[in-house]
Amino acid sequence: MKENPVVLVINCGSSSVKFSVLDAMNGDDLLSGTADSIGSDNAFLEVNKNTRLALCEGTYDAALQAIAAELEKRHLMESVALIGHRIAHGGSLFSEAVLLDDEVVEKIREISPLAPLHNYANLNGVEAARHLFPSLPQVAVFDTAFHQTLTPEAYVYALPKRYLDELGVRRYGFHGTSHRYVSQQALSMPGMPHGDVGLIVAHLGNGASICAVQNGKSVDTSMGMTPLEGLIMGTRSGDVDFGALAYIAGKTGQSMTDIERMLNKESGLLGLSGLSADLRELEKAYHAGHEGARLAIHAFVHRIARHIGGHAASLKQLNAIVFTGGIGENSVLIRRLVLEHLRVFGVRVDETKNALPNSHGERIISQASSPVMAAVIPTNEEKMIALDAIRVSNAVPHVEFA
Ligand SMILES: Nc1ncnc2c1ncn2[C@@H]1O[C@H](COP(=O)(O)OP(=O)(O)O)[C@@H](O)[C@H]1O
Ligand SMILES: CC(=O)OP(=O)(O)O
Ligand SMILES: [Mg+2]
Repeated sequence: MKENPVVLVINCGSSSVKFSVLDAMNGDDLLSGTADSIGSDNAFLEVNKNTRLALCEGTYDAALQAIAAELEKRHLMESVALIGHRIAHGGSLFSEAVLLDDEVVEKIREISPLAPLHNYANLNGVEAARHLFPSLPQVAVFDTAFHQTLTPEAYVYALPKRYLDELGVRRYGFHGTSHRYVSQQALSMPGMPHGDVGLIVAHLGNGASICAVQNGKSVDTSMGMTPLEGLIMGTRSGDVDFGALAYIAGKTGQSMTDIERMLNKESGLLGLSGLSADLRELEKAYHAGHEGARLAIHAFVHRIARHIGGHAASLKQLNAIVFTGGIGENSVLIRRLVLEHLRVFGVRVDETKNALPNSHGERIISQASSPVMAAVIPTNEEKMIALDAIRVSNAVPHVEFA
């Protein structure tokens, strides 16, 4: 057993590698950073938001090596006891975190066509880390796992059933690690009833999804077979009538691959505003009266409110609506507009509390008299991944630090 064990958490995206180092005994964040622009000549590693280093090569291996060098500099390398990886899609094969070995890697590869934009990047991170740290236990933690409690009525598409039976075409849901963390934390908020609580979690980041959680279990969620369904996102469209897409393909001669790229990379806030996928920029433009930014923000809010309303119908009762993710935690404007949109539920927002900065941490933003509580809970997917990694491996003593 290592003396001061730490867990290295890796979230490998299509052009970035996010990492965190957490104390395995108490979950404290010791070091974090992002290697960005992977796949280009300008790849760099940013550590603790203050140090920026150019990477000699824009590969996942080079990014992992640079991360290892940063750990070495801080005398943390010897303390790494295990590695936790975020894997977006676990299909129907994985309803729990699992220790990675060759067989598990192969199984993840088999289901990766279900989420090609996320899973192959995740696997690149796994391969680079297994190459660099061959003797350390490594654990895969799946975004989809928390949603394995969905019942068939919530996860089927109304397509000929053979596509479900033969190809596994169904809704899986994502951001499960965030929804799980936030819904657990919500239970200990002051004023939350005990027992069978019904919650809506709105995870609003670059990717965005809603989850209905009843009695600690995911019962409905807005993302589908891939992370494209549901809410409007930074560059993703969310829900669209397939008839509209068939019409566009017919008129423009675009292939399925072209259409899929357009829906994932050129749509959402970026596509509607014609300006940016970044909400900070859109908010500035919104206040300056930019037409595209106003349309994008109003459509974003409308879709969130509509999905919250729909998801509430999957609960036994609605006790609280909880915001999380980069936008959910930081955008006073989006929270205010969404909650105003939800007046049918009688939610009454407290403007002063809603205006508090995210440094206040977990906070209630509704008035005491509001029949439904509204709250902000900063997500911590890394802590959840570290806890899962500790639980399924025997590398360090099991702890409950969440
Ligand atoms: N202070 C802020 N005000 C408004 N939006 C913010 C703020 N800080 C971050 N965001 C937005 O959060 C989004 C990124 O969310 P995040 O959860 O970090 O993304 P990811 O899905 O990549 O983890 C971006 O649209 C960004 O503009
Ligand atoms: C699944 C998903 O949408 O992830 P992200 O928000 O990291 O893009
Ligand atoms: Mg995120």
